[in-house]
Amino acid sequence: MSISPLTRDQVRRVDEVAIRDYGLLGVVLMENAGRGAAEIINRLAPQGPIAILCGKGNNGGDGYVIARHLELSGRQVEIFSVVDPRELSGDAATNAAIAFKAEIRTTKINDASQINQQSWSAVVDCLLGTGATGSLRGIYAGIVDAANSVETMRFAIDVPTGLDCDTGAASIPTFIADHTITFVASKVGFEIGDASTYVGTVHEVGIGVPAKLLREIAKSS
Ligand SMILES: NC(=O)C1=CN([C@@H]2O[C@H](COP(=O)(O)OP(=O)(O)OC[C@H]3O[C@@H](n4cnc5c(N)ncnc54)[C@H](OP(=O)(O)O)[C@@H]3O)[C@@H](O)[C@H]2O)[C@@H](O)CC1
Ligand SMILES: [K+]
Repeated sequence: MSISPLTRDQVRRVDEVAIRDYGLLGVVLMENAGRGAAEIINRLAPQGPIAILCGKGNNGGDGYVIARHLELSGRQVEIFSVVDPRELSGDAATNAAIAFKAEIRTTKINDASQINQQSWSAVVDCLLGTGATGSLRGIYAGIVDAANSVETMRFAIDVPTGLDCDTGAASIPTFIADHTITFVASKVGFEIGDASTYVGTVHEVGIGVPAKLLREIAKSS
């Protein structure tokens, strides 16, 4: 089911209501999101190693799911995490723990230049999603700069890090994606101003929430 672009509040309400009122588990939604994203990346990314950049929230959690499914598809992956994965919480922690047990190569980023130390066929931005507010803080800006400087195919997960998904305003820097794989529906900010420079081709991935909920959210403002 395809629906019109949503605001940050609307799409976050989809997750919240699906979990609270429908009894879907957050970890199931994350699995659907990450698996759907991995299928698109596997289809589009050239052969070669893939770097997956993970932030400290659930957008980062998606990255651990994506890594697991890409590895299952025969891809070589390496996760780069902004935090020690043991500091994660909730569904992101669950998926990071699975990746750890599965011995998926994971490096904590101490210096953004670590990302540029080898060539990648694709770089996947799971740094920040709909939970991002304001200009990039801490090491995030340096990581986005480093990712933008790599000659590779760039995928943004849910939202390119640095882009405001409601206004389309781009902070400096903002991840410059060739493809944005976004969950539930596109976001209103992707169609405003210069946002298209950052989102590239937009792919929508359903996360398994019921059509009834989507119809209700689409009617709300
Ligand atoms: N069940 C679900 O809900 C599902 C969710 N899904 C996925 O989750 C994503 C939303 O996850 P989320 O809410 O955890 O937020 P997310 O974007 O990862 O960032 C939060 C972290 O960012 C930080 N931070 C914020 N602004 C910042 C800045 N400017 N610069 C630097 N840091 C900044 C902030 O840190 P703090 O400010 O608290 O220190 C906080 O730790 C969504 O986009 C989708 O991908 C899917 O799996 C489907 C199911
Ligand atoms: K992202």
